[in-house]
Amino acid sequence: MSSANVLFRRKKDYKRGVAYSVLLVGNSGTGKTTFANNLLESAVFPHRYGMEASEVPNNPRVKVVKPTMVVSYNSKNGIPSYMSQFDASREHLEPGVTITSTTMEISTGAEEPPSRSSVSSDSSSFLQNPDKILFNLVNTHGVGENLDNSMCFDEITGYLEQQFDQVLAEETRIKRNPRFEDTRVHVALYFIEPTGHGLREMDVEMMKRLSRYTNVLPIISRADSFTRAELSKFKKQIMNDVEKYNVPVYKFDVDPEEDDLETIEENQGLALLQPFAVVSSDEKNSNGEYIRSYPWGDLKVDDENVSDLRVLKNVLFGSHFQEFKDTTQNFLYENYRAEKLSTVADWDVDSGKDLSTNKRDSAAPSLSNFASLITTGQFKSSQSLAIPPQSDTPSTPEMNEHSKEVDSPLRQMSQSIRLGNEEIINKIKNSPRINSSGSPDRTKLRNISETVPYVLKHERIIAKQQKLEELEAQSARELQKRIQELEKKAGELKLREKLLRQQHANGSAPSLQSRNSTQSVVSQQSKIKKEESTTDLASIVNGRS
Ligand SMILES: Nc1nc2c(ncn2[C@@H]2O[C@H](COP(=O)(O)OP(=O)(O)OP(=O)(O)O)[C@@H](O)[C@H]2O)c(=O)[nH]1
Repeated sequence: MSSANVLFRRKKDYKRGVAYSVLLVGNSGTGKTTFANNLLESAVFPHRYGMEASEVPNNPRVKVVKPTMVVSYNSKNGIPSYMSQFDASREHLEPGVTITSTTMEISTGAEEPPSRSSVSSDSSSFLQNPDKILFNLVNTHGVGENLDNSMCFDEITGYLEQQFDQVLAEETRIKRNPRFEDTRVHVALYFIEPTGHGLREMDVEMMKRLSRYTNVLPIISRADSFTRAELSKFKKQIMNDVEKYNVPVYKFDVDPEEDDLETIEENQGLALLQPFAVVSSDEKNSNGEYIRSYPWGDLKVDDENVSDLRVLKNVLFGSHFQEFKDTTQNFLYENYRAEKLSTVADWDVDSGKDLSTNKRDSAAPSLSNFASLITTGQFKSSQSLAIPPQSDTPSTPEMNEHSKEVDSPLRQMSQSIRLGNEEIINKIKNSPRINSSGSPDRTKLRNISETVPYVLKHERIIAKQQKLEELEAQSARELQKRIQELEKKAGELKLREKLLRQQHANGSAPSLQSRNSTQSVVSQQSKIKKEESTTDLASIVNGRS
């Protein structure tokens, strides 16, 4: 992009607000929602157990432009539903993780309405940057509440990747969408539970995964759980674990050749303070300051002696605002983009073998004509779900066994989708290109612009398909269990029916014989039970000896 274009874009960004996204990740109950409200000095986010939002005055600098919505929801089935209403009081009833997004406009200009005491005390943090920030806060609900949390990891990193994909698809369009919103996440705050025991395996894994897509800052939540000495020890333990397990969290590194003295000092101070330990609260005192009120006294959440909240606020909206944006764009996103485009380049090499004419086949699906195929009905909606190529997609062993036995409607649908998908891939691969004597750069650009959106869509579809297969296997297992239960019940009913028949045959009152037979069945059953329990006990004793 030319420098004039960059300038023009920056100017436009400054006018409508610079997009900035922060993600909050951490186990349920670590205080993410409370922290988010404290960060914005405003009761924007409702709590799972309800919150008297009306009692808390709002920050005049913060305006919600898009209320909290569920952007990706993962039930155990793995079927996401996008952009639905978020109900905080019901979120915990659903399995998996719920990702929500809230967009706010934060005014940072000096001409803004006079701020309240709580805001003015910290307004410097908002002021070093553009007049308006289009702030997107992404929160995660339900992490750590499942027996298997790996699905949460996938869902969260899937969301981050999707935001990169959207920018990549937009960049490779010939005609750009002027209303495109960049929702890439610039910082993830990872909330560590105040256990005092360093990082858990889950923390290490999650932070590693997040750091592929965003700057990760580890945060100690509910820091008021510690004494001064305990907190300092816990911080050290966490940083040791970060080093030990090579967790690529954001480090406040300095470059003595590039950075000025002030920056060096600031970064060195922040590096020593890491991981930031925060205290948050919904309660305010009469001065409008957030406090935690205890029988032995009040604690201000902005007090730097007990909480790093204020420092963190400055890092996020002040000193490192541009740095986080630049690292996301120039390092994380560029790496991701290079990786993705290299897969497309491989496709290009393959299709180079098929060069036969000088004219491009305009029927090769770009995202725009892909969309028009759907709207004109030439491309059936079910076909928009593609199927993974067999070699790429891991499937569970049970799934394979099951698929041999049952050709379910889901599987049939899968197969038809797979055929449709492969057909399109072949179309792209085989579409004739202009030969190298034409305008190679232009041709390549056009090819990429047509192929990239499709590749991205294809990959997302593969993931969806995989989840559908998992769902199918799960339902098959549940069905099998249910059949066994029903068979057992049927056996019991048959036995009871037999006894009743015998009673009936011997007259209305149970005869001696039938009573005897009932007794014998009962005694036989109890004998079996006795034998079973004896065997069990014996086996336990034997096992022990
Ligand atoms: N002691 C203490 N309690 C806190 C702190 N921050 C939040 N809490 C309390 O912790 C509880 C959970 O806080 P939330 O903000 O709802 O936690 P969350 O991480 O958003 O929870 P989910 O929405 O379930 O993911 C609430 O009762 C808060 O008042 C803190 O710094 N110290």
